[in-house]
Amino acid sequence: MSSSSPTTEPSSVTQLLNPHSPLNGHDSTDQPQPPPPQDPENQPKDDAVPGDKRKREENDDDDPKPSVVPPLWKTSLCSYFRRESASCSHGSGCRYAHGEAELRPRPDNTWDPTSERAKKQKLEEEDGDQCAAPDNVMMTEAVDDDDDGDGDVGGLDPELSKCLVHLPRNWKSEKLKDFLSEKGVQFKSAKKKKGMTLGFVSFQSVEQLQTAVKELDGISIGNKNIKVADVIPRSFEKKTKSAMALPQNLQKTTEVELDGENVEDSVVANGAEDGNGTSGRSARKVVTPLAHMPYGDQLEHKKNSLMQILKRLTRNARKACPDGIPLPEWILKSREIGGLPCSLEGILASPVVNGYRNKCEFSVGYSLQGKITVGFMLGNFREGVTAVEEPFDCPNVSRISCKYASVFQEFLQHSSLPVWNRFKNIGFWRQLTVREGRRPGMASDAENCEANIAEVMLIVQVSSTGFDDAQITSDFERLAQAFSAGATASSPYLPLTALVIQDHRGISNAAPADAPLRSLSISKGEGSSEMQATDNVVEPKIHDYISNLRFCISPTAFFQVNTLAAEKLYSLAGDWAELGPDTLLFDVCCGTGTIGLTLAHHVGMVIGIEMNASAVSDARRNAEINGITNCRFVSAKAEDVMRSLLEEYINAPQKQENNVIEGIDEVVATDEEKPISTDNKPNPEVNSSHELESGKTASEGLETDKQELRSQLQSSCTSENGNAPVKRFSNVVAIVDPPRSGLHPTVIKALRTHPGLRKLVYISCNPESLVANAIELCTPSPEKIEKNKNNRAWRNMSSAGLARHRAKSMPASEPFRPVKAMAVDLFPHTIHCELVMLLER
Ligand SMILES: C[S@@+](CC[C@H](N)C(=O)[O-])C[C@H]1O[C@@H](n2cnc3c(N)ncnc32)[C@H](O)[C@@H]1O
Repeated sequence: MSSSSPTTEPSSVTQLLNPHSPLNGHDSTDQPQPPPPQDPENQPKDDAVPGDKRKREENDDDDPKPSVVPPLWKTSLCSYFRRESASCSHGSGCRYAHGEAELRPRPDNTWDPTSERAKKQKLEEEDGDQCAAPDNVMMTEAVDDDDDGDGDVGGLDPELSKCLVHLPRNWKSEKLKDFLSEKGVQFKSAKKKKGMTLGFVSFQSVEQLQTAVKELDGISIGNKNIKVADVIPRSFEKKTKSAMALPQNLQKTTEVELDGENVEDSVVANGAEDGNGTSGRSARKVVTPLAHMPYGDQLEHKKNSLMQILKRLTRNARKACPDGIPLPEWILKSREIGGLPCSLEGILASPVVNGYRNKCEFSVGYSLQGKITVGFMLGNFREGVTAVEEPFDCPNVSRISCKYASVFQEFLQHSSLPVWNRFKNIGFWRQLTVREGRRPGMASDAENCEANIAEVMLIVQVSSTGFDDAQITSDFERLAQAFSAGATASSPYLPLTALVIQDHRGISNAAPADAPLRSLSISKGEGSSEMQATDNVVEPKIHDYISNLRFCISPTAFFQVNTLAAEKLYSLAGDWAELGPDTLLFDVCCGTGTIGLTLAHHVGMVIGIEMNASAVSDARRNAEINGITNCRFVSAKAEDVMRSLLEEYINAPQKQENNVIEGIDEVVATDEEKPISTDNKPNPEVNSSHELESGKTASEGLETDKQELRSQLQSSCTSENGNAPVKRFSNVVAIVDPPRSGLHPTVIKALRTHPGLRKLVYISCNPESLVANAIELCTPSPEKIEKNKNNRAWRNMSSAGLARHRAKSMPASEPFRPVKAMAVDLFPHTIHCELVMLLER
């Protein structure tokens, strides 16, 4: 392998970001490339040739451990380690772990994916019943009413309550009670919610409690060991006294493993350190688990993780390659670049590292001290953690968002309406979302970045069912006043553009796009230059700027949370797409049209496809306000229209059945082709083909769906002048930017099997689904196509395994090949990162 290999020769970007070159003496085939120890003796030689074994250096064994342990030290297994000699040629100074015992967890609490620990962790995750086992449950919400109608009004008196962890998820209260009785455990009340791995038990006496601990702690149900844990009660003061009153062996405050997962377009926390030293959890650790690392190290860490994930593409495509068909060139060449499917060219840093989020979702709940709090949850509800902590220590949240969270928190202390209780699914106030819009221009530091915020939209989620209208109206009026006063009391004044109420009854706070919205008017604050009077606002919106274009954003429309980094992401995608005046650009999953509109001036035409109807109307409006006329936005699920649109616009010889809308046929006919996980919301404009109108047979329903879709396509996809033929383009490119679950299989099939589409830029916020989709796009087709059946067995498969199976049924078509990839960090301090991959054929 040449020393100029793109994966091992760090791009200027990476070098700039992290002076520690990832070059080292190991073959990068099996090794991630963590930053070297700070000990200069252990620095790799600049001229080291990746792939060649590093020559043994004199000081290898002298000072094995660097004085300051770098975050990635020993977090990956050494592929040169030989058990027989119990070492590798680097000796004990090797930065990689020699065996499982030496292995350290990575900064985001994951393990080297090739290690036994990682395999075990994965198995546990796949096993539905398993989840982290907190010893300290932190349930700050009341669970003590007779909410399941069983006559128990048990009460969680902290002195006489315990929580059982690792119970089967499918148990309900009745089953828990039977279990306790079988074990001869006397109790006062026992509560268990289906789906949770824990149950709450209260006792009539300390003796009963002690017997329960003795009888239950450590016993196994299935392959799980039951743990008896404390429940942190609503009042921390009360808890402290109670705990002190309990015998020592009954006080458990063991640290809990963190699970810092957050979703693509909102900060949602599930886990961290309370100020009282009881749990080791904090909102900072949960929401921004990499915040303790210098930013350069964070980037290096993300790049290394992405490399490991990308290698799965090569491995799986190799496995999926049909017998008798030669392996594609890119798989054969992957050996030269450490097993990667293509070069990973580096990682682009975010221009702003702190306070960058333009959208934060704050939960409403109780803190560990029992105070109504607006902030981030310290863990997973399923694990019994409902405690909420204020967001001040999370470096990705802006000062403005923190301020609005405080104003809302203060308001809630005096509201007559209750906060939402996740255990009982009752209550009124649920969540506050703060969305910010910036002025045009670039700001390179957090201070200026905040000064650039010109508009703010506040979205308060409530569940109004069962509450008195007059009381609600009065509280809403006071809420609007509180926000308005909070904005003007702040120095400088906080922008406040719109206040929206979202009414949502569902169990989780993730409301569907069509949940009812209501706009509240905000009085114009005296002397405020920033605030806008928004009386009778029908459609609340804010604006932001990308590449000097103005974007209008509705409350539920997706917009990248880090605007300045998104600008870099889109321009990279545009560069790689090699656009020109004769290019037709498909912007698949286009949201408010950001990608297509920012690239529109480079191409002949843009077709955007998006299922969120408000986002599509934003996109159309955004084209208008920016004077862009060569874009068309289709409001539909991509799986319903992709094939028809490709056929309509691409001048390529294609077997074309007149007016066949294949997406619909496929969705109905092949149930197995559902996406791996479906977070897709129902499309208000195109009916789901699964939902048949009452009284209709399946085929009648299908015919209705097709007709509706045909007329929708006709109105949205024909040329501007009605019946004129659509313009055909010689160069057709698709930029896809799907949600975390990736592209729908029908979309993948449409893109893969249309020969006129030669270039595809895949932008992904979830590299696992990029890899799964790329397996289907890049594996050679089999000579004999297998019919997909027995999809039930697929449920437990990994996304890559599933993709391999789907590849077997891919109709004969030229596969794409991965050309290059680049990471773009939109989420500093978190484990998340965008990944861009260019695919060509
Ligand atoms: C990651 S966002 C990207 C949005 C846009 N490209 C941007 O950068 O602002 C994914 C978008 O896909 C949309 N979406 C999700 N499933 C879809 C589907 N099946 N068909 C079309 N759009 C979909 C979501 O509503 C969301 O706007």
